[in-house]
Amino acid sequence: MSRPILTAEQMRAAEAAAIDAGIAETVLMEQAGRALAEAVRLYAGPRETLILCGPGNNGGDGYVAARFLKNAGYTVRVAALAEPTADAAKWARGQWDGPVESFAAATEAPIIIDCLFGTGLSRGLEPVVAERLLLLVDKALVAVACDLPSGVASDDGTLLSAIGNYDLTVSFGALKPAHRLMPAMSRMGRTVLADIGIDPGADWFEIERPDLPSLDPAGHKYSRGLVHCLAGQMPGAIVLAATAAAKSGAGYVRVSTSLPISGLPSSVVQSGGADLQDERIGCILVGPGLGDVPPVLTLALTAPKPIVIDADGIGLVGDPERLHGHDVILTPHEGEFGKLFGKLEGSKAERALEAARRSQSVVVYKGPDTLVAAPDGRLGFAPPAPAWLATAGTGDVLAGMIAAMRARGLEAFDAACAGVWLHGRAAEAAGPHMIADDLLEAIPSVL
Ligand SMILES: NC(=O)C1=CN([C@@H]2O[C@H](COP(=O)(O)OP(=O)(O)OC[C@H]3O[C@@H](n4cnc5c(N)ncnc54)[C@H](O)[C@@H]3O)[C@@H](O)[C@H]2O)[C@H](O)CC1
Ligand SMILES: [K+]
Repeated sequence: MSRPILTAEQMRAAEAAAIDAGIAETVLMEQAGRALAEAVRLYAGPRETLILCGPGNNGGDGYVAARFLKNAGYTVRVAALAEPTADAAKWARGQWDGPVESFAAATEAPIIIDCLFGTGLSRGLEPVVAERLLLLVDKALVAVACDLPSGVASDDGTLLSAIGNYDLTVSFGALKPAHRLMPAMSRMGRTVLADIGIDPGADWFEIERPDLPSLDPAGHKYSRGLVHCLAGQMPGAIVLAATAAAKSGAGYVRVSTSLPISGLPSSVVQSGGADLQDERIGCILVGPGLGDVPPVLTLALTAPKPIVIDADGIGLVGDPERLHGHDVILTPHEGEFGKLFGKLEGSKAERALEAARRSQSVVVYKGPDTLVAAPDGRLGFAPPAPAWLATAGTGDVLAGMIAAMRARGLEAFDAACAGVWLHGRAAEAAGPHMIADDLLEAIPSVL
């Protein structure tokens, strides 16, 4: 089951709905604090623990966790930034029977649990608070964030204050966009989601292992999916993309090229012509190594077929509305995105959805935080992928993987999510010194 992702406002609405359905806010808080304590026991082990409590419900979770950890035999200290202002937090504070130190005087501890601020953070931390928190987190053996590291903007992943690196982040009910958007994503450590009994019902979610169509014993190479690639001026890119499509399980990969291309697997068919009306085609791939050849994109768009437009192909689209009525998956990186869609407002999540709406296409908005957006509002957030993916040709490989998933019968949004997820795992399998060619060899091991 994919982990749901909600903005702070959506989270508050889900919590309010649960409260309307009869689940008291203190029960939600008790569930959250218990889950936080359980995660600390599981991932951090029995060490002296300092819990930093803020004035709101994030702090409330901390008082509840303190009680559970103390009952589990932990040596627990609680330091408060301020007395609780929220009702549920006041209740939780009242349930804590131990002393409460002042945050300003709190001394370091092996385990730090940051319960200062969560989704209610509305501005940067006071500098003196940010500084002290940073010191306590840096000195800790294990730094744990309650819901979010304090200082992170929950909806767009920006850092409103300088924050440290956490080992564990425990979130409740649903992940927040910040858990899967840079730069915040890189500070979370292991991100754990606890069910506290609310129904998130989200259109936004974290992409997880795809459910790939099984092979039909009575099938043949065409039913496994034919990917037709259109080569351009730089053949190396299409070699990576076509090979990736073949390695990703497409039954037949064909490359239209005016000149023979060396380096393609012999199973990939090269042809001089480009009969795109061939009804056996499952997906067309255009763009890798295309160069500035607009007619090739125009040709691709004449075919009534699913199409992946990548790299140079994106630069040739012109007006996103040109893609309306077609079945397109776009795979832009930041620069290609800006060139096609111009300057859009909002978080990366909102920009991805706006682009999908304008182009009426599935948009794979690549980066260290890759998003997959559909015109109907679905938004997939990729789990963290290795930084070593930032090397030439890995985008060509991704385009080929997505085209194969599309040709194998996944609908466009699912095919894009599948390709993105598998691409990240293949990079993990290939290891830190990989180049795009090594990524190809790793694909079969993750399918
Ligand atoms: N609501 C529920 O049923 C549950 C909430 N959970 C936890 O609650 C937090 C969200 O709590 P909230 O009270 O809305 O806000 P915070 O605790 O994040 O912030 C506290 C409070 O602080 C003020 N404030 C905001 N920014 C600053 C700042 N830079 N400096 C000083 N003060 C600031 C503002 O007034 C805030 O209201 C959520 O993250 C969960 O941890 C549980 O999940 C259980 C259910
Ligand atoms: K926090």
